[in-house]
Amino acid sequence: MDHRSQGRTGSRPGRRHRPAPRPRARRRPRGGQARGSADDLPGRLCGGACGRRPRSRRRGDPQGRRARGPLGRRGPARQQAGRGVTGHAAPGPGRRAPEAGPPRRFSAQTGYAPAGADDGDPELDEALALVNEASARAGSGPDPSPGGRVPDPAHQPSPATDTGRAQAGPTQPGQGPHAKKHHHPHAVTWPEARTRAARAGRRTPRRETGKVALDAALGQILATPLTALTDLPSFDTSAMDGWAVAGPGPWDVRAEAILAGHARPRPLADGEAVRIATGARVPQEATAVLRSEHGTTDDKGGLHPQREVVHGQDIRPRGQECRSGDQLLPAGSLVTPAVLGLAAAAGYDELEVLVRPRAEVLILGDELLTEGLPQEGLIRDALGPMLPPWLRSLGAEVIAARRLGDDAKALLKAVKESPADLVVTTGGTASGPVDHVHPTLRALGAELLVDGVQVRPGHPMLLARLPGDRHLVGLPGNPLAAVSGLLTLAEPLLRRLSGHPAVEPYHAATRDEIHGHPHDTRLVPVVLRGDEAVPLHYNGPAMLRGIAASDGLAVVPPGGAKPGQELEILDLPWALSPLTPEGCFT
Ligand SMILES: Nc1nc2c(c(=O)[nH]1)N[C@H]1C(S)=C(S)[C@@H](COP(=O)(O)OP(=O)(O)OC[C@H]3O[C@@H](n4cnc5c(N)ncnc54)[C@H](O)[C@@H]3O)O[C@H]1N2
Ligand code: MOO
Repeated sequence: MDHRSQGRTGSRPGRRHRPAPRPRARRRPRGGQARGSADDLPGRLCGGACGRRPRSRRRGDPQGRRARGPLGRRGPARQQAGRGVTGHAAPGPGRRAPEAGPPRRFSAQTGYAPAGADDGDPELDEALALVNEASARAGSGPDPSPGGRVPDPAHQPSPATDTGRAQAGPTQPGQGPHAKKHHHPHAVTWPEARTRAARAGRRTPRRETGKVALDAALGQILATPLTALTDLPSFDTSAMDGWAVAGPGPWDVRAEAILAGHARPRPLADGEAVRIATGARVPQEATAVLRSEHGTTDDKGGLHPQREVVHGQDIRPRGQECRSGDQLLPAGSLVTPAVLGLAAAAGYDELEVLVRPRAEVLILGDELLTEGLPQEGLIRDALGPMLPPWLRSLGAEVIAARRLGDDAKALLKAVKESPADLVVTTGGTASGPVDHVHPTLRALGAELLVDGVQVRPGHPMLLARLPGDRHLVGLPGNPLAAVSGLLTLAEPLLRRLSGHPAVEPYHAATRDEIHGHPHDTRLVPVVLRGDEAVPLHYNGPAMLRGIAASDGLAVVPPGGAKPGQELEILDLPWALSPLTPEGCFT
């Protein structure tokens, strides 16, 4: 019997099967941003550059999800039994957190649900406590404030930008007594900034492609379809350990055995059987494989079936999975560990991938130390360690990260001569005496595509097109403002440049009220708890404490958000996949 013909007429899962849509959890996809349906984007796996859609998997499994997130790594909970999020001592109005500088104003617009409203996950509670109040160390008692709310450092009015905001309460864009002009007259809205960044990436000429060895291809994007170089399986294969049999039993068993890796065995004669291992070549004329547990042998070498033998059973016919030349995956697919396995099985030693966009990071600021404790007005550089792996997780190859101080000439030379597709600067975006980014761009004749964004933190961020089809993203120096710039401008740009599919936005309801900026979008670190987003404090522009404990950033529209309001969530690239020293595999 020819099992090939059986294989050919059977189903071809690689071609016909379309995965069932995943259940959606609190998400309102906006068709405009996704590049295709879930079905035709096999690369959607990761929260980073690849644009996976992870949250639907979380429904019903919040524990599993958190176990892999930052909260899950926090070790044994110190939470006392029965204490909820707000069970931790939290400063009430006028009370002062120990390292918080001047006394903070109590914000009634943010904070946490009353004690008891929480369902008491100790790990989450511990992490929330760590990033939501600092008064436990100050020895304050239980929170006497209404609703157990704690002050939010981000809501302290900054002299330059936020005067009066804390008292103003949620305000509609452009309304209310505290409405004021922007410092950046050209600032665009947050969605517009993202659109412009994506468009800039789209307009850049198509990326080069290159062949890379399989073990170097992880996280890259296939430049050409993955086409089978062989039939799979490439020969009729036994699916079980047992006997290959020809015709109806009982059978005479041959003396030899056929193991996986053996050369082509002799054909079977009708009434003959031969011992065979899983993965071994099935001899010609075999009609079935009888599992070892379904047959008995007598002392004359006869084999007797213990149950009915169905024609073709436990034989994987050649070409069952694919025929040589079948398209296994389209161009544009993300190379995941599973894709590496499939490519190897299908005969590949190397893959044709899109060359990653090259990024160079230029860290500005004379005040930065690279080691030791902050001292005498100098501070540690928080962005040098943070940006290169983050950019890698967004699909870039980081070719260099350099500290330039506040040297305008050095900056001009570095930007002019950088071979990178994307230059990322940090600091120097505002209008201080040593803020050299704008003058540098002017000197280079760069085109400012985004010059300020109506978003907090990070509003002075910018995006420019440099001569030679290169781009520059200017991140503000404040570390959380830099993250905001990274996700607002660098992420959409790199996604386009690297060929990763656009992220399909998803939404989660905020558990708590979030104070809004009167005119600007706010990006607020949140942890995801089931289908809810729990906003974290320590979300001020200069703080990384909130984001370091978070799963993502909630996009809070101007005016703020009420409890239960659905907010777009920007995933952090590592939210679902463990990190390696090289970063998330995208
Ligand atoms: N007159 C105005 N002043 C400022 C405005 C404004 O609108 N008008 N905006 C403020 C905002 S908001 C931000 S954000 C910053 C942006 O400033 P720059 O991008 O020019 O950044 P720097 O002044 O160089 O630094 C700001 C801040 O961040 C610290 N920093 C810088 N680099 C690092 C680093 N690698 N690691 C850790 N911390 C860093 C730096 O020491 C400053 O404290 O401008 C405001 N001013
Ligand atoms: O407050 Mo500034 O918005 O960019 O950090």
